[in-house]
Amino acid sequence: MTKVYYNGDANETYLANKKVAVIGYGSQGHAHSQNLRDSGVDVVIGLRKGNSWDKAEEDGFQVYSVKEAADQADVIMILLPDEMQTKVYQEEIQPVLRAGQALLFAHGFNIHFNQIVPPADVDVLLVAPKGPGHLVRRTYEQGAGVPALFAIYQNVTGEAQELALAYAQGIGSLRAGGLETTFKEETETDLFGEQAVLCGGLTSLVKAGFETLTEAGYQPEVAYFECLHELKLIIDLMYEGGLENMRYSISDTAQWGDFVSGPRVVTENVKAEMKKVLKDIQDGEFAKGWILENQANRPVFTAINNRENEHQIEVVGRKLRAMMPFVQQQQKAKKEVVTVAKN
Ligand SMILES: NC(=O)C1=CN([C@@H]2O[C@H](COP(=O)(O)OP(=O)(O)OC[C@H]3O[C@@H](n4cnc5c(N)ncnc54)[C@H](OP(=O)(O)O)[C@@H]3O)[C@@H](O)[C@H]2O)C=CC1
Ligand SMILES: CC[C@](O)(C(C)=O)C(=O)O
Ligand SMILES: [Mg+2]
Ligand SMILES: [Mg+2]
Repeated sequence: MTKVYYNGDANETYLANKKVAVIGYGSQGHAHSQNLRDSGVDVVIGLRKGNSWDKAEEDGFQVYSVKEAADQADVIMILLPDEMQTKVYQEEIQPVLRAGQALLFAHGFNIHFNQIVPPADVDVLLVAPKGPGHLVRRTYEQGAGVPALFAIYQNVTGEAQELALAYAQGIGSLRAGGLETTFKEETETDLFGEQAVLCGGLTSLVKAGFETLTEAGYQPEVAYFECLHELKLIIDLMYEGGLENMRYSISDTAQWGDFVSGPRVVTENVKAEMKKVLKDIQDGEFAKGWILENQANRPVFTAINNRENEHQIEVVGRKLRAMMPFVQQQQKAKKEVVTVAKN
């Protein structure tokens, strides 16, 4: 069985005399910075002037340009959007990188697909929480945490694993568990998970269910509650106790329907398509497409995003959620669609 690392496995004092520069203050950036600070770590933020800069200052951080932050830190965690990292790294981080510093990532995309090629004299590692940044912060505040993967790409100092574990502990992830992996495994499994299951698979499943019901004449509001709203309640039970716990709580009728109809929807054809998605990731085809899409100012991304936001499930959902004050929008429109060239 794979070793799972918990708090007791990390050297709590490892980061005590070190400065961490968190580059970016978005979903992951704000969570890592605040969790590390609450864990007693000296954190500065690296950004460009703008919304995130103002927010980080409001939250009490010292904010610097990316270059200034990277220059003064022992540990540099890059939490910029993947598609922005190469340019910012080349222009603002690489020129000030010194031997013995550590370069960290929360996703291996740019190292694994050779977009960033770091010098040989710095440690390079990743600490990748397996969950959205806003939950990395929220669970930390609740005394819990989001599990994380860690991987070592270069270990010049011989201390990379100690750093990875101390960092994972600082953001609260070792309360839930840390697993050692490689950049390749993290990158490929993370891309596959978000495309086939967690994001792409799920949104397509939800929309297909909603459309099937509304096209058959059922009320959109009923279809919304059935196919989207209730999903969280079902997932919570799976999160807490796996498929068995969810099936314990639902009716036997639902469980029988789960057994006989689920495989009719997610068929062997779906699995065969998942294998093709995985192959595109492994071959670098997906990465190439995403890099080129950004170089072309994201025409396809923007068009699909606009269309998706106007889907009937979104329109009816906005109205219904406005009537449920307890369903708070925890993260307000995080990302505007960026239409400028990224790399
Ligand atoms: N989102 C998630 O939950 C997860 C993300 N990851 C990984 O974490 C990394 C960060 O992703 P995520 O948190 O989603 O990113 P976000 O898009 O949420 O945050 C981006 C941040 O980068 C800043 N930024 C963008 N461009 C620049 C620039 N040119 N110079 C300086 N700052 C800039 C933004 O500031 P501004 O306001 O100025 O635009 C913002 O603060 C990625 O590698 C991702 O794959 C890993 C696990 C989960
Ligand atoms: C599931 C999407 C994710 O991989 C994540 C939150 O873990 C991401 O890249 O945002
Ligand atoms: Mg992920
Ligand atoms: Mg991801």
